[in-house]
Amino acid sequence: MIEIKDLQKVYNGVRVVNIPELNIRTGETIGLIGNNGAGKTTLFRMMLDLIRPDKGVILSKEKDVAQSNDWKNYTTSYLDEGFLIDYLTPEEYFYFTGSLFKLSKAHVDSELTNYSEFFNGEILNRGKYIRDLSKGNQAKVGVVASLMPEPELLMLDEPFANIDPSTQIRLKNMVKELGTKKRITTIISSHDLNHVTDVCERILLMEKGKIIKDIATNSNTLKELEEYFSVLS
Ligand SMILES: Nc1ncnc2c1ncn2[C@@H]1O[C@H](COP(=O)(O)OP(=O)(O)OP(=O)(O)O)[C@@H](O)[C@H]1O
Repeated sequence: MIEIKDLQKVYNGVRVVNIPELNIRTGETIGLIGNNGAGKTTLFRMMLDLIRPDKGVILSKEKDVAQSNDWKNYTTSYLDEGFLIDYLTPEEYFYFTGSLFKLSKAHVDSELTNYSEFFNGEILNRGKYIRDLSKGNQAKVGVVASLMPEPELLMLDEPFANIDPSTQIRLKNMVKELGTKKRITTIISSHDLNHVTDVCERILLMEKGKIIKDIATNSNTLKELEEYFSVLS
């Protein structure tokens, strides 16, 4: 589904992303990990054509994301609260993002009933604007808005950050279900090695812009990654 070829992004003379080749197959659940500054968000931003590479290309279903708009019809993402429209209420935001995928208001209302545990009574029917929600609740709004349309490609940047442990577990189950039942191609960045090895079938480890490990998750992966990060510390 995604092909990356000779991708490079340079800031202040430093190559912060440098990926000669990467293929992500349809239906894969990818965990993107790496220490602060490794290049994960920069890679996401290029995949979403929010910034342009200095070199190379990202193809989504064989079309360059910087040249074609087709990917926007089947891709959703949540990178950070800057993606939200914070003068809207959560409901208004869900209706708006749903409408981009041609989901009716009635459909969105019915889908939202599936998320009542996840929202824990703090998001819907509170008459609050998104700007007045806590950081964790803002993240929940962004994540649910990206899950609801059941896209073909889902990208989440650190979705477990800022949310409480119960919600993290619920989110893991939601993502697993989407991956197994719907075969949605999912890319999740996270600093939580436990979560990412639990949810993702393939792990990409970034360091200084490069993908230095590409692992099919197995029972040893968590240990292997913990050892890798402990040596660095
Ligand atoms: N707009 C920018 N201008 C200059 N440097 C930038 C810019 N955006 C990112 N960088 C640099 O690129 C590198 C990679 O940053 P990026 O945010 O992609 O890392 P990350 O892996 O997502 O880190 P984190 O885990 O901290 O979120 C960092 O050194 C960062 O300072």
